[in-house]
Amino acid sequence: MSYSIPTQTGSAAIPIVAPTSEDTPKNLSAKNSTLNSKTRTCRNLIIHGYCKYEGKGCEFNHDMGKTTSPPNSPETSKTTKLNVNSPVFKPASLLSSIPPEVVNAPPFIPKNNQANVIDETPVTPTSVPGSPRQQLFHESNDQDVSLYDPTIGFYPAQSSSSKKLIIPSSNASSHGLNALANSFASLGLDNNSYPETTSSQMNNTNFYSTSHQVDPFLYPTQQALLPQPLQYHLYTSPLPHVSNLHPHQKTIHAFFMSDNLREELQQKNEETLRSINAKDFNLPEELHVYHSLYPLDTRQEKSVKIFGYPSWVYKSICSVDGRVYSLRRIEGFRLTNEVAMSTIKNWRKVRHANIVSIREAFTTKAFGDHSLVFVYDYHPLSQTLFDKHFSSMQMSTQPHSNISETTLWSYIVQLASALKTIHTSNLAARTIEPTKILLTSKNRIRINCCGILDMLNFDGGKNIPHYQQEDLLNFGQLIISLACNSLSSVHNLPKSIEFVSRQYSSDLKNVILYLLSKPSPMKSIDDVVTMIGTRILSEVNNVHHHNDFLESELSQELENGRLVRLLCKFGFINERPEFDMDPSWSETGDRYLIKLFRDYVFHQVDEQGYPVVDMSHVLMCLNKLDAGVDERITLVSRDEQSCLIVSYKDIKNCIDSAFRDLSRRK
Ligand SMILES: Nc1ncnc2c1ncn2[C@@H]1O[C@H](COP(=O)(O)OP(=O)(O)OP(=O)(O)O)[C@@H](O)[C@H]1O
Repeated sequence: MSYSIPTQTGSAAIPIVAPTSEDTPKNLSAKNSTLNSKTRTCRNLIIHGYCKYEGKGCEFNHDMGKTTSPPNSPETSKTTKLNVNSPVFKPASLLSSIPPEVVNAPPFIPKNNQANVIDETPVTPTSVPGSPRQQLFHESNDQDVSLYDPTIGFYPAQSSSSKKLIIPSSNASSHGLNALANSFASLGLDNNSYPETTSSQMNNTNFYSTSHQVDPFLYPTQQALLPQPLQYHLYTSPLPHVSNLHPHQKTIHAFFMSDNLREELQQKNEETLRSINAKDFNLPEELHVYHSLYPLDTRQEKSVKIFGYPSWVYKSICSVDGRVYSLRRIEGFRLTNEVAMSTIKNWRKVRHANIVSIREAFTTKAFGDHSLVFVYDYHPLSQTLFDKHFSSMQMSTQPHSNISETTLWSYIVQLASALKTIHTSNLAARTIEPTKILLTSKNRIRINCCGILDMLNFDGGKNIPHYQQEDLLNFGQLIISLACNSLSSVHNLPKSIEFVSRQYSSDLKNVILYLLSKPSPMKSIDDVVTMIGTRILSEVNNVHHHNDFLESELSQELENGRLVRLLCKFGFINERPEFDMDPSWSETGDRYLIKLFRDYVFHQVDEQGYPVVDMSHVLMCLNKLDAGVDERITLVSRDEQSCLIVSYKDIKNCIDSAFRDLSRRK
């Protein structure tokens, strides 16, 4: 834990002073010769509330409202409990009685924290709780802007040489971003992604900077309430010398899902749970049946290229089913034709693994304008294909990295499959465009925003065949842009095709040429599916492999679920003396055996008396117990007076019967 010490002099605050040897009666009496000790209030009294040398040599004044008894005196023990009659705490009156010497005493700095003291500018007195001015966060230096990455949230700039708190500028847009960043910071979720952020920074209350700050130094017990950064890597990877194990030996990793998968799932869960204070962003607190809006698109500049209107995306919770959805708001759109709403009905029937499913659409004035809102399934931590492959950051970090042919084929197969379903349903996607295709996990894509243009430009569906041809053209343009790693490749097709034929297989070039060919009634997604048949087979194969992988990971966790259930039973049974009005319930019969077994599993000590902390021993015992094997073990009581030889099967029966006892209704 690190914290700052206010350095201003003349402060009204009472600096806390470390008790020193000067407080001994001997030294105190020495000082009495120079100061009029009789009139000075005893410092121990001010700091600790009592003086243990009162009446034993301490000559300072102890007459301060007569609350000077030591805590363990009978008098204190009578009054330590607060009740309604307790006097109201009035710090002001206490302060007024503090002599200047005490006020100016040096502040107490715990030794082991001195190195971590952060130079923080105190919060200005003008900041009101919850006001933007109070939303503070760390920066590495005055010039740096704090970093914000939409995929992982806010993280402080990584230089730690001079940590300062800064007040965000009053600029509206930066306030919005800072408030968002701040809310992420308050979650403290970024420790793992950025290990440079030290735990001391993490625990600094200002790092969390909520409007209800609690100083853990003043309120140590409150610290547990502060959100702690999630540690993804709870287990280290196996060391090289333990990887050549015998077939019957296992490392701890063999019992849990892989770290990467666990981390990915945990990050998605965190992302799903993130929230902000809607008021800070001028967002409605409720929108139809949705609440807890959280902005997903952090791009400040709004493009109207796709829909003709600016659009905004929010994560939100539905109060009807409690699930999280993605809301896309079309700003400033006034629905004039109610029949247009019916287009959503057809889209709601489309269910495909590569299409973001739409749930409903509604109009609202909650944003202070006429907006149309579309509700889609939410896919945490998703990225658009544009962000993944064409964003300026991506281009600058990987200037020459061409997308692999395998990935391209995977995209082609997924898009072709989605378009086949859409076109067969007599609909057109109309959003085959890099910013409207989401990458929801590795190489897994979904067409987003389906149905929006059908409603915005409602034409009764008479132009569907035309839009379907456009889908195929856009499909070809997307693939060639990805292959050439440039969005402008569509403006110079001969050169781009030449590049593709040099870099990729002729199959790929042929598909692109077909998709980019002139629209005609004969051109259809069915032909594309026929052309890519063999690639579909390998994609199916890959999907099955991945499925096998996930299934085996799941089966490992499945075992853990079984063990957790066992541990829960243990927890219910052990240390329950009051059950059945029998104080010896857990000390006799079956329960005593279970208690000894608990000691055998968890509380063993080695020859030196040190605890044996061996997870594999625990897992082995619990697995044998769950299976109820006949193997016998020796259970010894803690006083070593009794010794029982029992099989796992016996113990399992005991646990079952004790648990039945407990769960049986009276
Ligand atoms: N259904 C969804 N589930 C989860 N996140 C989504 C969903 N739809 C969009 N997003 C998130 O919102 C971000 C912005 O989406 P959007 O379609 O506005 O892209 P954009 O690049 O900002 O396009 P535009 O310039 O048209 O606004 C995406 O990067 C994605 O992270």
